[in-house]
Parts: sequence; structure tokens; C-alpha cells
Amino acid sequence: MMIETYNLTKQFNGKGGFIDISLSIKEGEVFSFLGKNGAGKSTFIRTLLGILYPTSGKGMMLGKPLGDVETRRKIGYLPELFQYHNWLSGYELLFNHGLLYKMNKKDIKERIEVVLDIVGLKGHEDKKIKEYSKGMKQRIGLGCAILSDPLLLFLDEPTSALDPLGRKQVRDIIFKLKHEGKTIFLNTHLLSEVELVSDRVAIIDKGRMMKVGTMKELLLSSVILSIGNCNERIINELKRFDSALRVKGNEIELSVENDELLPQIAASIIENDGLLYMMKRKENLLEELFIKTVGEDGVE
Ligand SMILES: Nc1ncnc2c1ncn2[C@@H]1O[C@H](COP(=O)(O)OP(=O)(O)OP(=O)(O)O)[C@@H](O)[C@H]1O
Repeated sequence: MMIETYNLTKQFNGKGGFIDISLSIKEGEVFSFLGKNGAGKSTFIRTLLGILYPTSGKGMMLGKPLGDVETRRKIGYLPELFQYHNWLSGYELLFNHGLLYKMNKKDIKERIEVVLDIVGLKGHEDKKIKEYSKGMKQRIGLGCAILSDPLLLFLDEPTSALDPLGRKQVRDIIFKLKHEGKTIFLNTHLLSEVELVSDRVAIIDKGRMMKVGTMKELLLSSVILSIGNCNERIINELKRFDSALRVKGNEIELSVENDELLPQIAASIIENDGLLYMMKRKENLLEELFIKTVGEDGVE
């Protein structure tokens, strides 16, 4: 496992932070933490990285306890609101970052060429950071995070300050890194981002993890059935597929795990003398799930 936490908690004088988070993230996963501002996302990353000391609970990264210095070298981190050294060129920023990671100069130079290519800044490396657009700044920040070729990468709100094009560029880089087999832990409050890049998502609210699963598990799609001659027997039969089905007049909505169940659903209606007028798919949206989970106030 790349990350494991057991009832991990970090609070500030009994307030804020996050509470009782247990999860494991395996190699090659893109895992997203989704939550409103102040939900506890950055505190969680900072605790995993050993920048903050947990209040209680336990965590491991790359098989070592949190805060292990050697492990830290194998991890890349793009902090939220990354502070750029505006007077440096992109190249110099990357080079200095390599020195901080205690890489040797030859490796740094070789790796800078690869990284500039990945983040799409070849040809811009000699410009001063102050001349970079916001999107370019975010990409050079990502370049720093991946310079040491880390196994595990933490990206804290990597796209929230960017326009749609900038977001797409950063997203494409995330896809490239995923394709290379990197494990990525992404903090975001952008739902569209999560839907596009994540293998698994956790929704965090007021410091607590409310939901976790793959997009498919979280967004179990539903079917809407329109049934004539609907009776108790039919409803009871359908409850075998979804015990929490919703009935609205002649229409019944139920969650189904896979399409293979659809013929069985149809058969159970017909066998119980129902008239199946319509069977229609309804895709559930992450936004609906998010709002249901965290409430409507302050949703981005
Ligand atoms: N150093 C600190 N001292 C006291 N409270 C803190 C500290 N850092 C964070 N908090 C509180 O912990 C809670 C979680 O903050 P955190 O920054 O982790 O949220 P977030 O989900 O990353 O939010 P955002 O999306 O705005 O970055 C907030 O209530 C915040 O005020």
C-alpha cells in the first residue's frame, strides 16, 4: 500500500482539521479528496507528509510511519498556493528544487529536460517566473513536484485558480503521470475534475470522511420504470434489487449495479402481471451526491 491510515485525527485545540480517517490507497491509484473549503483536505495532506503531527491514530506511507525522512524524498508535493520565486527562471527554480531533494547535478539536469517536456514548458525554461501566466506557474509547480520522479504525488488544489484551458493542461499532465503508474492523491473542490481523473473518491465534510468508493460505486446509476397494474408483489420483487427504491405514482426508480440485471427486473414485473410501459436509464451526477452528502451551503 502507498498510504494507510487508521483512525487518523488532527485537530487544533480540539477544533478544525480532520477526525478519524481510515483509508488505504494502492499503487497506481488516482485518489481524490473532495470537500468544501475548510473541510480538512489540506490538513490531511500536511499530516501525511509529516508537516503536522497527528493528534491521534496512525498512518503509514510507502510502508513507513508518517514523518519518515527517507520516505519524504520519494514523494512529490504541490502545495496549495505554492509560493513561486518570481525572480528565478523556470530552469533555476527546478534546479534549486532538485538540490533541495539532494539529487546530484547531472541527474537534475537530465531530469529537468524530461520534466519540461511533461509539463509542456520546453522553450519557456529561461523566462523569469514573474513572466509566466498562472497556468504556466502551476505547471512549473507541478514540474517541481515530479522532478525527483516520485512514486507518490500529492497535489493540493492544482487547478482551482486556473481557467478551463489551464485546467485541461494540468489534467492532461495528471493523466500522463497516471499512465506512468504514479500514485496520485488529489485535493480538490472541483467536481468536474474529480469525475474526469479519479479512480476513487472520498467526500470529506467538517473533517469527517462521509463517503469513499469508485465513481461507479458512488454513482450507482438508476433505472426509472413506468408500470401499469402495479401491485404489492411487484414492489416486493423489485425490492430484491434495491431495498431503498423510490415509488412515485406509476413510476419506480431503483438503483442497479449493472445492466445484466435489467432483463431480470423486466421479467419480475411481467411475471407478477405488471405492464412494463417504460424502462429508462438515469445517470446520477457527482454534484447531486456531493450536495446530498455535504449540504447546500457554500457549494462551489
Ligand atoms: N494551523 C491551523 N490552526 C488552526 N486551525 C486550522 C489550522 N489549519 C487548518 N485549520 C482549520 O482546520 C479546518 C480544515 O482546514 P483545511 O485547510 O485542512 O481545509 P481544506 O479542506 O483544505 O480547505 P480549502 O479548500 O479552503 O483549502 C478549517 O476549519 C481550518 O480553519
